[in-house]
Amino acid sequence: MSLVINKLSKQIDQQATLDAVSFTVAPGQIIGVIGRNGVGKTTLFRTINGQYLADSGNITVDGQDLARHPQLKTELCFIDPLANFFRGTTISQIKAYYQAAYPKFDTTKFNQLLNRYHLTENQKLRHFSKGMFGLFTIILSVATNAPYLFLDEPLDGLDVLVRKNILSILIEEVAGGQRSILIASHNLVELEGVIDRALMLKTGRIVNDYQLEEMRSRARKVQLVYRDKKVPDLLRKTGRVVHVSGRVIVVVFENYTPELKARLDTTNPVFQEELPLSLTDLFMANLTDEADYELLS
Ligand SMILES: Nc1ncnc2c1ncn2[C@@H]1O[C@H](COP(=O)(O)OP(=O)(O)OP(=O)(O)O)[C@@H](O)[C@H]1O
Repeated sequence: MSLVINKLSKQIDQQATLDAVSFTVAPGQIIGVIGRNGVGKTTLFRTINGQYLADSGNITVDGQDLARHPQLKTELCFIDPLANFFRGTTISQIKAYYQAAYPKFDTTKFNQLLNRYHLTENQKLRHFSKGMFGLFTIILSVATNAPYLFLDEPLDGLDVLVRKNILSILIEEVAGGQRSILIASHNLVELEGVIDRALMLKTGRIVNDYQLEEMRSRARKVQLVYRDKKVPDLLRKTGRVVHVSGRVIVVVFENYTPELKARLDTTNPVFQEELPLSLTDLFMANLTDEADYELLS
């Protein structure tokens, strides 16, 4: 079972919004799609899910081309946060629509989740707050039983308790090993510990594809303090400087080996400490530019 995105490209207004994006989704994973504002995360979800037509590239589900086998669309679920056509309908009308569209729709699960969050079937979506609408779209996505779920900023606007609940629902959903969830989000702190893999998008391209557990075992964030304010060349050559504050420099090294540590010692830091590496550090190391560092320094 797999979903393969193969060299997907999309131009919008002559701009390459997606540029030959390729990746494979295996079952049982939660994947974070991470990138700065406007890099193309939503466009990627919309193009994979057929809301936008790709200019080139293709998508296969278990080896079959999605464009040639439209029935395979029931294997994917993406509810666009801007889906305004829902607004005038009631929960029960939407349920009927999704039951018809998704043959494996799990009505029991849907009803249980509605009850858990005190939502009732006769409620109209236009009365929902932003957070309630977000919560409802997650319940609906989960209930489709589609193996591949795409959630765009699913935690946006939800209060802390609901966010935690949602994340545990999502973890439960993938635990069976049959489903995968892709989450586009800026909320790196909350994604930490939830996602297994991070796809980092920059100007429409995937620039990093990290298996986080493996990444954490070989990468380190190191804080170094020097006598003067000059950043040694070795740091820039072997790692990504993510913070400079006076004589204190913080660097992310993706391959922190004993040999590299020995080379760092030769730069004579007056203090050196290994710090835990977070998703935010990986974001800073890969998706920020020199100009951003100046702002942060
Ligand atoms: N329908 C559209 N019409 C015009 N431009 C569009 C459209 N959809 C996307 N774009 C442009 O494509 C680029 C990528 O937008 P997209 O919404 O995919 O980014 P994003 O990574 O999801 O951003 P954010 O993190 O801010 O939600 C932006 O420059 C955006 O203006």
